[in-house]
Amino acid sequence: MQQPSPRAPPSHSAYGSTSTNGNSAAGPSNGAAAASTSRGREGSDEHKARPRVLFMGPRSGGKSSIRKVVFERMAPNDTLFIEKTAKSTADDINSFISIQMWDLPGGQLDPGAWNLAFEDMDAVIFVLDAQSTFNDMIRKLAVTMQKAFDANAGIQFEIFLHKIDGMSEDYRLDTLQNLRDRLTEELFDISPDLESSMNVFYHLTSVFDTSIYEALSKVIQKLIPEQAMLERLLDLLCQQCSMDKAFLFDTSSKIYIATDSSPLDNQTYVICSDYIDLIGDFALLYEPSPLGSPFHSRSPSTGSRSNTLAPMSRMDSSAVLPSSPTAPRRATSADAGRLAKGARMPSSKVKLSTGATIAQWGINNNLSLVALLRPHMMEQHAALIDYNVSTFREAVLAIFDLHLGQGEE
Ligand SMILES: Nc1nc2c(ncn2[C@@H]2O[C@H](COP(=O)(O)OP(=O)(O)OP(=O)(O)O)[C@@H](O)[C@H]2O)c(=O)[nH]1
Repeated sequence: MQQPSPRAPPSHSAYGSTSTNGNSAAGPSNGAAAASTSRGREGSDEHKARPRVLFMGPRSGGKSSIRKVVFERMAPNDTLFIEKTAKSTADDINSFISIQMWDLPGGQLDPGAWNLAFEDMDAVIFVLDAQSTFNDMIRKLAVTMQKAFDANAGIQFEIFLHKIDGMSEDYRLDTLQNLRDRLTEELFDISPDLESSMNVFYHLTSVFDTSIYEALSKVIQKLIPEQAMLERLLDLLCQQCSMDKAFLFDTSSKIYIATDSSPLDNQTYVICSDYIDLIGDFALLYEPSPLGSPFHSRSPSTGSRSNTLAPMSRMDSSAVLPSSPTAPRRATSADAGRLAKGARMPSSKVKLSTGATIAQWGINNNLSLVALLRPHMMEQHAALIDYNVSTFREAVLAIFDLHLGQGEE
């Protein structure tokens, strides 16, 4: 692990490529198991430092719709009017995640034809239309996967069985099982070793519900080497503040880059992501934020003067941060500036009919912490919670600073 660099801005991180071994069914990804590949894309070249994701799949599978709904906030119904993609497009998505997306025109499954190299990709997302017959695509898909694997053994394959809205639960699972079996057979036919050495993950998705956000969250989490640390920090925060669930969201896309390790039910995610939407809509009614955040909301009642409050106990975030041979980094002028900002951390909260509270805190311009707190916790321990969140925020910023510091003095 690297030492922090006081010069590095907190909002960009030099992500390395990550991979997990073996096949996996759809399900929570294990960021902790992720390991950096040897490509080592850290360094000052910002372009190279961003995780790169390639969207591929047959014509009209829904690739552009996914990109537009998630990253450009297009209404799902409006995707009906998206024009066919005529050529490969590279999107530099303006969010904390900074994924570069290469959206290949439908039908083309050879990125070489578009001057793209699998070596440069961290993950390939194949989008298949669950409502059409994709059987003839499977052979093509397997051959493309083999090419990609030969070029980059660490590449992640993410298969989105898309447009599952309107299908019964049983039918979805049958279709997914059929796809898995057929693809496994095809890969096995190409080479028996191939299938077992690849990182293949399956997801059921639709732009009409939260499944697409959850699937992309799982994809992105595997590309963030700091994921395990973030999860541990969120665990500590939940424990110290009686939170039932906490998410670290990329504010603009509503992708969560980390959550605590307690089981996640869909309803909780829906409430938390709806809350991000609600805050965003309110923020649009007011002047743009002086911090320039995607949205900036501030509840007068939760002024968040966190570090003036006496702590009951301090969350031990240092236990989670990578150990450093020198003293923990505390007193640079950059830190002072950040702490000053931290004192004005934007936040908001709403009491639900159950008595529980849903609360949101800005971490920086692009990241938000959203948490569900048990009934009456917010009223009784607001100061402690704000203090702990402030400590959490410092730790998150330090984690990403640490990473940016690679290759710098
Ligand atoms: N029912 C349903 N329709 C969807 C979904 N996602 C996209 N679509 C529809 O699928 C059609 C094709 O979507 P596109 O996003 O243009 O597909 P594409 O893969 O980018 O197509 P190309 O431009 O040919 O590469 C549009 O009419 C979308 O409204 C979904 O989750 N469910």
